[in-house]
Amino acid sequence: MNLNEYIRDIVDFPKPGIMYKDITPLLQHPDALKKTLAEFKAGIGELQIDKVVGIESRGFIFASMLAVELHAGFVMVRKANKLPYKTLAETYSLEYGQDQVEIHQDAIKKGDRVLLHDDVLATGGTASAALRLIERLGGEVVQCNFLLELVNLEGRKRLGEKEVYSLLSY
Ligand SMILES: O=P(O)(O)OC[C@H]1O[C@H](OP(=O)(O)OP(=O)(O)O)[C@H](O)[C@@H]1O
Ligand SMILES: Nc1ncnc2[nH]cnc12
Repeated sequence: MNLNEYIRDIVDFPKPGIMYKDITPLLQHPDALKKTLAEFKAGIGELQIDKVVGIESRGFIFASMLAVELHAGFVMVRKANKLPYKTLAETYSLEYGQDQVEIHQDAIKKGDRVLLHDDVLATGGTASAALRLIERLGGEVVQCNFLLELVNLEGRKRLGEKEVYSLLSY
């Protein structure tokens, strides 16, 4: 099974000039879902993980599945003003705009080993903002994984020396 076949290109969404990678066909297909999860697990291997951090909103999908598989906690990084408790915030630029993400102050303990997950790595703005939030709380990000990476946008450069594992590259 080739997971590429379950990613749909949408031209000019959400703005002219953007080729949007739609993951919903993959999510609708049980065998593709199962293979995606298995490939993430293979990439994680024997890494010990305390928390899986997922980025709103598409990042929540596989991050929560992985947390169950890894017997780790699941933590949400959300867009501004969505989290109810005390938060830390970071601003970032997106392929199609600017935004702010937040995390609860008690979501990561000092020394926690963290897997950071999102569906797409594009410019890396979102993931690098999430990485800064985790590190400000004293977490150690041991891997950043993504369903797909838009290689020409060079997002992995913004993640420094962190291990980056993407299942699909475009
Ligand atoms: O690498 P970057 O350039 O920062 O782009 C990647 C981010 O963009 C998309 O999120 P979006 O803001 O579209 O939100 P959604 O998941 O709620 O659809 C995607 O899910 C990543 O979070
Ligand atoms: N081209 C794209 N397709 C889907 N999600 C994205 N997030 C940032 N850029 C994206």
